[in-house]
Amino acid sequence: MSGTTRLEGAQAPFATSGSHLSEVSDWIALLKPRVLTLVVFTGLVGLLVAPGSIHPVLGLTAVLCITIGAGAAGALNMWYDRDIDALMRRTARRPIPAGRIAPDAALGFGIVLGTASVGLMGLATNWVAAFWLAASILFYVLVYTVWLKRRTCQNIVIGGAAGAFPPVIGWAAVTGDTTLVPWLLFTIVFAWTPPHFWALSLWAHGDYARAGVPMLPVVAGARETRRQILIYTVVLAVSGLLPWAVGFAGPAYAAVAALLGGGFLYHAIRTLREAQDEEGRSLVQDAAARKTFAFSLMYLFILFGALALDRLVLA
Ligand code: HEM
Ligand SMILES: CC(C)=CCC/C(C)=C/CC/C(C)=C/COP(=O)(O)OP(=O)(O)O
Repeated sequence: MSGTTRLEGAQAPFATSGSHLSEVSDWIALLKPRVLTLVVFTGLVGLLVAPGSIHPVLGLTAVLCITIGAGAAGALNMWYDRDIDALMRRTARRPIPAGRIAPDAALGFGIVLGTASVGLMGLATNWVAAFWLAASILFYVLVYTVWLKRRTCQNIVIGGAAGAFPPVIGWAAVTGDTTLVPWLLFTIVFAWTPPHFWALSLWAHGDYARAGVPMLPVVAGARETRRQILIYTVVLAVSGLLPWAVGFAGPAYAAVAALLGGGFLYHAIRTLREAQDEEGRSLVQDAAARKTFAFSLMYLFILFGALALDRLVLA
């Protein structure tokens, strides 16, 4: 399909000369700040629950590096995806497709910030953390954005791993290594990403179809997507209990993880059973899928919050 090639000439030509403030907000928008909140929170929790200690200034610097590095990855993603972003309603007003930031400037911005975040992480904490930060930026940009996103409906399963690295990076910033527990936290975010994104893609698939991006509902249909959401939610509900199963977290965490897992399963089952037509399209504007997406955000926030509380307050 044409989705494997870049679409040329799709950039909207209407450059606007906004105020200084709106220019700044455009550069901030390149970092995908709303998505960053949860990415950075999982990184912060990885740092807080790691054994050992880190000077607060260095800890804050590490979190800042994760923020800037992940933001840089977002900017590079928007630079590469500017052609398809111009075709999707959700993304057409982004600074590059709307003509408010030149593609080359965004590319330079992403490279400079990405390189600076890795360098600063290495100097302020250690080079293991810097290595995983660099790996996650490169993974998001090269493996997800450039390689997989336009080629396979498994794009977010494999490419989504990029968003699962922050707890590993936060942990490594403190300990200088990556043992079993940070990889369990990685596993949780890894299993969380497909239901998070596919729930949203159930109602955003028109955008992806228009842009030729082979997201699961476009390629396999809504019914199969609803099934896959449930399968990954089962994996996620079990993964959420792993920090307790290996003795890293206590019963309070286990109770929260079990409740959250049950809640997510409830939403996934409702999404599967949502009234559909014969193509699997929802007859009620994907109400259950929208709730599943909203629940996914709450799930990760509360689960990681509970782990931090369990380790820092109750342990
Ligand atoms: C390949 C993996 C992922 C894909 C394709 C994806 C896609 C999306 C999309 C399309 C949205 C809709 C709103 C927007 O454009 O901002 C969204 C929202 C969001 N995502 Fe993801 N996501 C992924 C992974 C993650 C990860 C790993 C995190 C954090 C750990 C995350 C956190 C969020 C948050 C917090 C929002 C809500 C933003 C808002 O309030 O607008 N996502 N995601
Ligand atoms: C530490 C580090 C480098 C982390 C990077 C991880 C990161 C930014 C993960 C978020 C993943 C994400 C927003 C995917 C959006 O997919 P998309 O790009 O297809 O979405 P779009 O259609 O909104 O552009």
